[in-house]
Amino acid sequence: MALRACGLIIYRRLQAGSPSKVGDNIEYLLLQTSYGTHHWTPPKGHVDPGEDDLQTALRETQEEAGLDSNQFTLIEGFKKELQYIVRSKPKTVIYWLAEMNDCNTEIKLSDEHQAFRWLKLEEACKCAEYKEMQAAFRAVHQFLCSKA
Ligand SMILES: Nc1nc2c(ncn2[C@@H]2O[C@H](COP(=O)(O)OP(=O)(O)OP(=O)(O)OP(=O)(O)OC[C@H]3O[C@@H](n4cnc5c(=O)[nH]c(N)nc54)[C@H](O)[C@@H]3O)[C@@H](O)[C@H]2O)c(=O)[nH]1
Repeated sequence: MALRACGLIIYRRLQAGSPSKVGDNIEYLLLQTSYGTHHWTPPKGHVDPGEDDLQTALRETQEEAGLDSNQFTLIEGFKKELQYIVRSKPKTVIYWLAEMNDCNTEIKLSDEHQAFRWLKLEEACKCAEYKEMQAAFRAVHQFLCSKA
């Protein structure tokens, strides 16, 4: 059976100064795994039995980044599905989009991650490394800039 995981692409808008370009004040949250190749992804994880996809995304965000749903706002109109192969099996990852209500909110990692970063689009794409995740970040950024 295909693997399935869900998560949130979380961003914050920096308030200081006025950005030279639309979207330049946006930073995305990435977490680095403490296992395997120490890759970076937004908070996400496997769907537990009886859970719906959005519940999984919210639970994983709480567990992996220490963020409760009252600390961010889900952004309507964006949902992105990624597909890639993990250990010879297809994996689907569904991301929703959320904006931090306060850009200074503390991130609290679990044992599954060893570091976090808030990164602008190009840095986030470099850090995320995989083309599927890079395409998701670019799609989010375009979506946010088109609403600005
Ligand atoms: N000790 C150990 N333990 C592990 C390991 N592995 C897992 N655990 C355990 O599992 C639990 C995590 O459970 P959840 O939190 O519920 O789920 P997820 O978050 O879904 O879990 P993953 O981290 O497995 O998921 P992915 O991010 O999808 O990485 C899987 C592979 O795909 C690559 N990859 C990532 N993104 C992309 C992409 O966009 N495109 C492409 N092409 N490839 C991509 C990536 O480089 C990697 O090689 C942990 O607690 C551990 O106990 C491991 O290697 N060693």
